[in-house]
Amino acid sequence: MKVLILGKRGQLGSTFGNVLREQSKYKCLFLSREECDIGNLTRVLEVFKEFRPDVVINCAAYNLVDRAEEFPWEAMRVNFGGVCNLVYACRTYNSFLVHYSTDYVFDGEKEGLYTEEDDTNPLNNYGKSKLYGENFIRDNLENYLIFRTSWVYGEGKQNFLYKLMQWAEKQEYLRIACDEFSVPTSTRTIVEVTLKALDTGLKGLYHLVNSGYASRYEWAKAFFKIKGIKKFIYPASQADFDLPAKRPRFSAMSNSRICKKLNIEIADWREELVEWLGC
Ligand SMILES: NC(=O)C1=CN([C@@H]2O[C@H](COP(=O)(O)OP(=O)(O)OC[C@H]3O[C@@H](n4cnc5c(N)ncnc54)[C@H](OP(=O)(O)O)[C@@H]3O)[C@@H](O)[C@H]2O)C=CC1
Ligand SMILES: Cc1cn([C@H]2C[C@H](O)[C@@H](COP(=O)(O)OP(=O)(O)O[C@H]3O[C@@H](C)C(=O)[C@@H](O)[C@H]3O)O2)c(=O)[nH]c1=O
Repeated sequence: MKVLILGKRGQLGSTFGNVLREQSKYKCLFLSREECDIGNLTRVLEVFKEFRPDVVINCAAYNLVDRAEEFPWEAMRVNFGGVCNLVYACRTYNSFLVHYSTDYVFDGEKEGLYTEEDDTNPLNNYGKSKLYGENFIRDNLENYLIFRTSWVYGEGKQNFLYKLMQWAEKQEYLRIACDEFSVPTSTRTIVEVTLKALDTGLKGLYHLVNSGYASRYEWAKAFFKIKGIKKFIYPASQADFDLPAKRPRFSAMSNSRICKKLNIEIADWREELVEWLGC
């Protein structure tokens, strides 16, 4: 099976790289933004024409949530325009598309975990651009998997754990929001479940997160405890930070649909964090 992985330098793209290179049943082509900008239709079609992928795993995205408030077209160009290009190429070359979306398609006003049936209502431009992307896929393709995930961490810098380490180096103590909740999810979990889903021929939209949920504060406390870093963490409120983008207060999603479909259990976020840190 020929698999094209786009956005190879990101957190998720790198983990796919580490895992898929070990597996001989896939013939993989990994491309970075420089090698294939998904916003460039001509380049996308060139790649498809040459490689003829059976499966395309789209790890490419514009993820700068605050910056997208000032420059929404940057987010739209990649998260909507880029996805439209991939849909067109997948239709033309009969390829199966795997795509990732976010908990930020929700407004965080629900009491309880979000399911795939819940209404979307993004609060920021990043969330809107991701929602446009997923809707375009759902309206124009049959052979796709969309996984909504949240608070992703892995190798790389586009994650909260990396930011925590940066803050810890520079600040005497940290102030972390205790009123913002979602599910910390490792790229390891996402890759493992994605490959299982591909093996079973699953299609459609699913929430793919580790189990349970946490506040930013609980996540930070757990991370420093596991790493043995002693740093005072002061419980703060989301509103204290006055960031450009509004973020949902409670956007934790339930993974029960994907677990039932694949007959699997997905590790609790805290256990997975311990495993990932190798402790
Ligand atoms: N990070 C998170 O917390 C969450 C992520 N997601 C979704 O999961 C997926 C994977 O995210 P993650 O790995 O964390 O993201 P990263 O930001 O780590 O990686 C995204 C990659 O996409 C590349 N990229 C950006 N623009 C383009 C473009 N026009 N064409 C091709 N490549 C491009 C970036 O390139 P470069 O390295 O050159 O910048 C980067 O390597 C994304 O769809 C994201 O929206 C969902 C929920 C949470
Ligand atoms: C500056 C600061 C922020 N915060 C909190 C409040 C704020 O809402 C939050 C922002 O953290 P981040 O910048 O890592 O969050 P953000 O980049 O918005 O994270 C999101 O990224 C996108 C890609 C997703 O899809 C989401 O699932 C989610 O992971 O951190 C603190 O607790 N202490 C601080 O000192």
